[in-house]
Amino acid sequence: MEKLNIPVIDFHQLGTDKAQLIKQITEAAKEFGFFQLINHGVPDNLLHNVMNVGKEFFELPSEDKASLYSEDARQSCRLYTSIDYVREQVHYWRDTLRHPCHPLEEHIDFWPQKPASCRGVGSYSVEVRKLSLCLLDLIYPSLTLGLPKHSDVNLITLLLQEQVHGLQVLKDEQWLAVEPVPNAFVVNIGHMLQIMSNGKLSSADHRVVTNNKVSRTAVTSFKHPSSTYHIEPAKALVMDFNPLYQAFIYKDFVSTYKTDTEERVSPLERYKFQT
Ligand SMILES: O=C(O)CCC(=O)C(=O)O
Ligand SMILES: [Fe+2]
Repeated sequence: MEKLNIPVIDFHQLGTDKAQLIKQITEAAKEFGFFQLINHGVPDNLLHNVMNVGKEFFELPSEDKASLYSEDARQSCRLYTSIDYVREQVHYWRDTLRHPCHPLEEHIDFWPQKPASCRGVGSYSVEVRKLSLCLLDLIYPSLTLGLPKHSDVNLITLLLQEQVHGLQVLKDEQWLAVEPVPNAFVVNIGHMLQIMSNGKLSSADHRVVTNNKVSRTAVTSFKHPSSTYHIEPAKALVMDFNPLYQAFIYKDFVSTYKTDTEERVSPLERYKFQT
């Protein structure tokens, strides 16, 4: 069979010629969709250890492996043969140990007891994950976010930014880049003003994307109400008063805001009156 010489890329260039490294990775990814990475920084001892764990596991006596055998694809850590042994017409000659590692605390209790060296797989997976994120950042920087989608919780935010793009605002379900204007403040309405104005003003979702050429610094000043402040739609600001949001104490909102934003649900939803 003819040999395919997929490009071999030296990751060491990250510290010496990053632009050249990005060029090589992008070209290889376009032309072959594959490349080999050397000098990637994952220590040799971790590479040898994980390889040995694999070999030692499959050399264990069957009775040690039997408890991990499962045809249930939902089981996190499992041993299985071929792809779908029960249903498939043709079996492939392959045994697989599926061994999820991230987040560690969710999976480590399901890892095999033997071989004991399995525990060392954790450090390998941390390093490989770091390397994958770094590669993604080089290949497609806007896939890595500096700050994920959110709206500010406070009243109003004044943001001073350099002439470096990164801030994006969600408008009509489209992400729009904010063009930096020298010495201008980017002023952003927070959730509290949306609520106090009974929805007349909007606290827009925004995010920050990274780029691989220059770093970006922004100075963000948040104007918060005091933590015990009672917030509600303001009668004086709203004509035809028909409040859309329930009243609350600011610090209570802040704690639900944190969990809701992490879970990517709108922090305003739980305070809306059901209509
Ligand atoms: O860095 C930026 O431009 C925005 C930061 C931001 O949105 C925030 O800190 O809430
Ligand atoms: Fe923000």
